[in-house]
Amino acid sequence: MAKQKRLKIALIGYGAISQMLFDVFREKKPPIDIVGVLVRKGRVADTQKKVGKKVAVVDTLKALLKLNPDVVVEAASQQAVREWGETILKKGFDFMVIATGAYGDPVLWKKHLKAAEKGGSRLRLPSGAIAGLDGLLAMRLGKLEKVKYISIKPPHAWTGTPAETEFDLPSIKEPTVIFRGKPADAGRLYPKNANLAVTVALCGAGLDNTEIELVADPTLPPGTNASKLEVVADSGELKLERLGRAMPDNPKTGVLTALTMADDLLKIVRHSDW
Ligand SMILES: NC(=O)C1=CN([C@@H]2O[C@H](COP(=O)(O)OP(=O)(O)OC[C@H]3O[C@@H](n4cnc5c(N)ncnc54)[C@H](O)[C@@H]3O)[C@@H](O)[C@H]2O)C=CC1
Ligand SMILES: O=C([O-])CC(=O)C(=O)O
Repeated sequence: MAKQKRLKIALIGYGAISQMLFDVFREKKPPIDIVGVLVRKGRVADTQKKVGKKVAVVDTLKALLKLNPDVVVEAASQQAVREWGETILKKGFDFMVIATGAYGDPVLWKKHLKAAEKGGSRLRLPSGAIAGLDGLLAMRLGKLEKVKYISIKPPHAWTGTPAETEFDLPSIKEPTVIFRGKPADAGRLYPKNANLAVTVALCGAGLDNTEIELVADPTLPPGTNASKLEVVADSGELKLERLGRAMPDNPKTGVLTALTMADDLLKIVRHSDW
């Protein structure tokens, strides 16, 4: 039997998602090696202690790409996607993006698609916290009549966002819509909370025809966030409701985010989709 080649991945960012990717691969032991992590300047020594000697911790993209990974995985920020995506793809490296809110900018989206075409690389886009976007992707092959995404998080998960100036978050007593509008605005104004607004739009009816609501809900079970996706199409209707566990050290991020990324990477090394 041919010996399977191990997949080399390099991470951008060492926060809640990256740490969970380390945990999943440590536990499941797939033929995947995390060969490097790119962190902000000043964080190298501290991160190196946490990840151990086998993983290179670097603070420039150039040093990360020198490790020659098969996939560069962004688990950092929209800023990282904007700053480095084009170079990564143009140089022929596959790029997995989770801060998808950056693609609320159609110019950046087109630039990255073009860079991937030129570089012979692939932009990998996991479902993220919502999970299950294959239904929407299939339905858009027909005619989509309505796509609505609602993201529901506890009031404290909206701290540090524009919702803070309009609402007194700690005193919210019932589910309250803090934003209603277009996906690109949601992704731009709530970069740590509403990437999925753009993901859903780009998987479905587009940036102009997708309805977005962001909700602060104090009645959610502790440590969770939730979402609803409503699709009406000529092929039928889809209603998806999710109640997800939030990362213990980041209430803005659902655990499922990292798990859909891990599963997409595992798909590359397994011999079937499941
Ligand atoms: N599409 C989706 O379903 C979801 C997307 N996200 C997004 O995923 C990203 C990561 O999430 P978490 O791990 O929970 O965040 P986190 O805040 O726990 O960790 C991100 C880490 O990346 C670092 N970072 C940010 N920009 C960087 C840069 N340019 N260079 C090096 N390091 C950088 C930060 O300092 C931080 O340590 C966030 O942008 C978040 O909004 C989060 C949840 C769901
Ligand atoms: O984890 C979630 O519920 C979704 C999220 O933060 C995002 O879309 O950026």
